[in-house]
Amino acid sequence: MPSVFDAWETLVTGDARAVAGVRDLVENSWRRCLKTGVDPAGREAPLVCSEDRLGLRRERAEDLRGAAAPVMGDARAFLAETGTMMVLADPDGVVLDVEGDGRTRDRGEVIRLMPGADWTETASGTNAIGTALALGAPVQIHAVEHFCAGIKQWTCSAAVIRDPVDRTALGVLDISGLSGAHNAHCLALAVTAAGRIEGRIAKRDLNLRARLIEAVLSEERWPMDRLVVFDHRGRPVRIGDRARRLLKEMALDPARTGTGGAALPDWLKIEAAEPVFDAARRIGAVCVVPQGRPHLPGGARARDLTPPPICERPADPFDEVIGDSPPMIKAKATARRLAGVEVPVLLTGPTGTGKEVFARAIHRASAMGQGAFVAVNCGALARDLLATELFGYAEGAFTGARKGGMAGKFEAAHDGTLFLDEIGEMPAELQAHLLRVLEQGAVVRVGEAHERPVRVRLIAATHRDLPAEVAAGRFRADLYFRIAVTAITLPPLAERGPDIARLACHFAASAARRHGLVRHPPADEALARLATHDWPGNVRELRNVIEQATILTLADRIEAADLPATIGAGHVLRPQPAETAVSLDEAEVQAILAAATETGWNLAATARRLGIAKSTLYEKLRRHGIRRPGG
Ligand SMILES: Nc1ncnc2c1ncn2[C@@H]1O[C@H](COP(=O)(O)OP(=O)(O)OP(=O)(O)O)[C@@H](O)[C@H]1O
Repeated sequence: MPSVFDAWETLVTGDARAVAGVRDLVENSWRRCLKTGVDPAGREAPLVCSEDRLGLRRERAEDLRGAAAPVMGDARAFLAETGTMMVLADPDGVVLDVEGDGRTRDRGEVIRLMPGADWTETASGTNAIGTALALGAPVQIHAVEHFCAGIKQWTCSAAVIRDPVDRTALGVLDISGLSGAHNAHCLALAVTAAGRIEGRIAKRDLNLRARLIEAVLSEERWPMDRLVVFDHRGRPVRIGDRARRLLKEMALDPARTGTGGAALPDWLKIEAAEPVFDAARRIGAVCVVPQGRPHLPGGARARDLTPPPICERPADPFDEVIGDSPPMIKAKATARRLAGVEVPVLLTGPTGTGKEVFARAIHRASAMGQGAFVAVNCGALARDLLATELFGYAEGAFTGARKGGMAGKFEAAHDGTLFLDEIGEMPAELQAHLLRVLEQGAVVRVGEAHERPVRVRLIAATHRDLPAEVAAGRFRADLYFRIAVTAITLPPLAERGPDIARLACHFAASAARRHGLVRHPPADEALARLATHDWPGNVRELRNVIEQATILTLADRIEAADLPATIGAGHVLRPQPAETAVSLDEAEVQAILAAATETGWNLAATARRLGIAKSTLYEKLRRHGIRRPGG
């Protein structure tokens, strides 16, 4: 009976006869290798990733690596004892990480069983990683069963790691060793380890999904019933009732949204959806199903639909920006003027002061208002990802690049507005790239040479002091002058006096509406306490406090006792007996007078004690006509 080696020789020397004594799965794999022209004399896998590219791949496989790391760590003792190594590869068969016996890993490097190498069948012939991916099943490949001559001393076992929900391949876990070291348990261990990794991914996904839904529910500008929420892998996880009905009427299958089906309208594809962040991490995305288009025009395909507006348009886009304290009146007036001229706008101000709210209002009030509003958080993505996100990439720009390449956000915002949040965090090389795009009005995708014209209105935002960043050499002066043609500075919430109560009433009403609760406006005493808080997290913090209190309160309105103890702590007004309850303005006057008396009318100390800026205190003194006794 011929040996497996004889059979391999028969096949690779061009004898088409059936080979005897070889497992079917191996023979089939060899035939695939011959067909795709794999070199049977090959001695090693090709290295397909430079350090940079490997970094990018690892980032893209962050979830997989995070889930695999502890499992691979647990196997360390077994691997050392048995003289084997464990290999984690991505779904393209490229090795991301290795763990295990040092000497085996050194020997592995000789055949390039190491990070950055491509172990698909088409690159490296029959092998456990590539063949498991090709078959979609766990596989052990013994010594001479490998297709390439240089690998025939190894025995490898691998299992595919799958997405817990849709079972697509997320990667491969492999255990390899020189044939003498490898034993029958390795395949069982590979299957168990892959299962444990899947379990960890499932747990993490559930957690992320809960955070995603929480983040989406707390965002009030989205019409929940027409919303499709995608998770971080682009799968729809929540579809509003009306969205479901509208999609059905458009003959679109809700279950296929976000997965990039060619027949989907562009606005329903994951690339066009608006990202949702949690602590700077993109945890999902949403898109709004347009209404008023119950049927596709006769014969038209779904993709012919035009993009929907992100939400209903109020008559005046600035009506959505709540606040008429003097600094807000000024900021809104400037924004309104700038909306009518096509110049870049820079929005500055501490976090949570409403920079994005202003950016959206400027966009809607502008000539580009019918176009897309595309927001990118420059601080939330690593350098390489930010480059491809903004400028797009060409087909083949890197291994794993999508077929046909991908348009970046600049192209997505064509004839609309691109909102670059946290622009101060943009790395220096990208600043140069951005400047070129702005100057030439054209974008060049990463890995491509030709320009694609884009007409985009740029609005940038930062909480940093950009002139200081320029002086420190961290931000390019030429880019600064280009984007800061006109700037609007949003003041901290604590300096907006009466806006605090207005915003609180607005957030309380909208939270009650969204949660289906009946609530009256917050009690005066609660508003007074809110007015004396510092609000380091600004409007966002206020919104969260009100949202929480609206849900938690047992009464039909938010009372002071429903607020967290930290709100207004230290500056709390003395509680008023019910019969002498005061209005918000009176309470403010009382608080100012009390603090001023306690500090002997030292206004800096009074402002500190009240937790407001000195300029706000002056404004309040003027507004209430308060003067120092005898002054
Ligand atoms: N004037 C306002 N009227 C109504 N809602 C507001 C206003 N300002 C802020 N908000 C709400 O507060 C939250 C934070 O606002 P936004 O994201 O625009 O702040 P930001 O300054 O862009 O924050 P960051 O710098 O952290 O990105 C949002 O939910 C927004 O809807």
